[in-house]
Amino acid sequence: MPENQPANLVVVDNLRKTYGATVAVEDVSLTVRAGEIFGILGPNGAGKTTTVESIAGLRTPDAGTIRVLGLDPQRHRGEITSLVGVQLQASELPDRIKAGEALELYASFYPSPADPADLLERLGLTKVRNTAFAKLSGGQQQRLSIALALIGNPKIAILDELTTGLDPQARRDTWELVKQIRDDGVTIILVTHFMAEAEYLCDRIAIIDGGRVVALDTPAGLVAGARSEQRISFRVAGVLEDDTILSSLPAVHDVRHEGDRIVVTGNDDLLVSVVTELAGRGLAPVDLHTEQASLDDVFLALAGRDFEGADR
Ligand SMILES: Nc1ncnc2c1ncn2[C@@H]1O[C@H](COP(=O)(O)OP(=O)(O)OP(=O)(O)O)[C@@H](O)[C@H]1O
Repeated sequence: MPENQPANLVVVDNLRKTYGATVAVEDVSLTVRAGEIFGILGPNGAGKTTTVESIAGLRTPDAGTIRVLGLDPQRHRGEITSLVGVQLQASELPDRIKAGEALELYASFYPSPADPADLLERLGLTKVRNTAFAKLSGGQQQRLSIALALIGNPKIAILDELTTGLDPQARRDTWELVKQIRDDGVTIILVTHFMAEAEYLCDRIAIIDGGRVVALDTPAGLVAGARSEQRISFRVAGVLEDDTILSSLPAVHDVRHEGDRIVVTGNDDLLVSVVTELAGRGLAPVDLHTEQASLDDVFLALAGRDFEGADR
């Protein structure tokens, strides 16, 4: 990190933004640290895009303050455009523009752009540089939109729903690319409504719901805070005649049957205590799974509804 670069590249305090009667962002505060992949996760309509567009200076807040490397994005639009690269939505590029031309064109807008040929190479687009945008595959279009976010040599790249519509392999490839970009020194703000994407990629995540930050932590911190319960599931070789054998154990909170499997939840001692009890009765758990809490559980705990159900 250069000496004059602050540890917090982006500081948002009490951001509020309305569109007529619609409150898009009610009250959002967050900081993005230099060198991290910062996730903004939330269901459709939560206010994610409005938040990042405000950081990029593309929206005028109704209230609150935003500082990007100490600058107000509204008052320093020129500098912010160079400092913050924003991934274009695919629909914003003309169908017939060639991949290489698009990069050359966007490079011409910046005072010290990256070399378009280098970027094409890094993003695996060299062989399609003369291919029209509309003829590129979904993954190639997405990589081009990432290249366009990076062409101005920004300090911060905002990537919004970058893997929507991609097949699993292209999504994985894009994830690796995002990590490389971070490793090259670009701080990344990643907007997503995919839990798995946020969990895999992000150093820290702000979960936004209804225009507010409802949680902000590392993925592991969010998960640890959400559920202290353990869950195991297994089949029994032999006959478990009575559930109370398990439900009466102090470590066990709940025993359920799902098909031929038994699902038991309880505290930290759950696994040892259930296995020991079964073994004492000559029963062996088979095909035993221990289940980790996920970001879905975090959202459920915070919002009282599940994440997919929250999507409109
Ligand atoms: N330009 C606009 N004019 C009017 N309403 C808007 C505008 N942009 C966003 N909204 C509304 O503001 C709310 C928040 O939208 P925003 O796009 O910020 O959310 P989001 O979390 O990014 O959702 P999505 O994933 O669907 O883009 C939504 O109700 C949306 O309909």
